[in-house]
Amino acid sequence: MYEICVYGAGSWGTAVANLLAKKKFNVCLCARDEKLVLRLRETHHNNKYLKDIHLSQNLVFDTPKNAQMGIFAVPVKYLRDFIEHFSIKVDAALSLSKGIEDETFLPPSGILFQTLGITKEQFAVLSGPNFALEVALELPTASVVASSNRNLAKKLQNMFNTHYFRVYTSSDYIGVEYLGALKNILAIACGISDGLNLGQNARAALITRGLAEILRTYKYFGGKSKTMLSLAGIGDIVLTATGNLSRNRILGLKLAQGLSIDEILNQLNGVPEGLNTVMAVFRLSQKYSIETPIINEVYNIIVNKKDPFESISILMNRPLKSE
Ligand SMILES: NC(=O)C1=CN([C@@H]2O[C@H](COP(=O)(O)OP(=O)(O)OC[C@H]3O[C@@H](n4cnc5c(N)ncnc54)[C@H](O)[C@@H]3O)[C@@H](O)[C@H]2O)C=CC1
Ligand SMILES: O=C(CO)COP(=O)(O)O
Repeated sequence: MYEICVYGAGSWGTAVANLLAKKKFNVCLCARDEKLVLRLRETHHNNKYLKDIHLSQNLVFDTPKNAQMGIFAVPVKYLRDFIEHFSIKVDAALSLSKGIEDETFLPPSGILFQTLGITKEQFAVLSGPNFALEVALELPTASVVASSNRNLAKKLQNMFNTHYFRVYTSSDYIGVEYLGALKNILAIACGISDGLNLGQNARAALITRGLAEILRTYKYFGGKSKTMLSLAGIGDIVLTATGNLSRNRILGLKLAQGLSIDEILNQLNGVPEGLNTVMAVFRLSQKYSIETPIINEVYNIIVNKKDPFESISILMNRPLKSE
């Protein structure tokens, strides 16, 4: 059993494992692919996801094993199968993933409770405006650890905090998780708008009115309103809706160029979680009559191949209302 395992050697899992290893924690980065594990051991470079970053000599690599602290950086779509396949056992879990499970609408915490048999007292989530590459380059970054267990949140805050990575705590883990997932839909919407050169006014309007939709959806899940104003809320929305390191925003930019989803996924280096999240949220909003016009149009562009200009026209010509 390892002290700390980071599961998932994508860009964020690698950057987070490296941050902890540089702080001299005993940490193992766990990848599914044995060949990748061997290459990482030999080179201390993750060429696919963080190619110019030399990883700490203190970092060890393995296939998934049990750990005292399990840190999960696996896209939500694969998380349940990943844990079951490797029969992972941990004493406590930290989630880094930003998505919702399609059929169940569960955030990572719900999946981890079911698969690992842990309780909410053993769970925390780390989220915020955090592009993996910028953290790996030690650029100033702020983040939040949320848990209903105050001691666990404080412990993780101290574990992660460095001169370039400032960590806050929160008790609203549900709000932090759902905001991390929902913001990806707005990043896709803004990517589409910017890809069509609709201007900065349009982008600001999409972010602001999108926030109203996120608030309505997210209240349904039990997130606290004030978390919207946090690093995990508005902070991450601004970052991914405007920053070109976001895979979700790039998905939108490429949709605007007329590429198909398959073509885009082939070109993208990583998983745009918003693609699955928009499917789940669309079904949810239909089922419970939640008003989500922007989210509905993102869904229609992706699933029904609707012309984005038609979507803009629909959004601009909705019945007039107060803000
Ligand atoms: N990259 C970033 O800057 C940030 C990412 N996140 C979140 O972290 C989570 C992980 O993302 P990244 O590290 O960026 O990954 P990534 O998108 O860079 O890489 C894809 C990851 O998915 C794994 N994967 C692909 N197919 C799989 C399968 N069938 N079963 C299990 N795993 C599979 C790959 O091995 C790899 O670890 C996502 O939920 C993402 O939203 C959160 C904050 C920042
Ligand atoms: O969540 C992120 C930064 O906070 C990363 O966003 P993408 O998954 O869109 O790249």
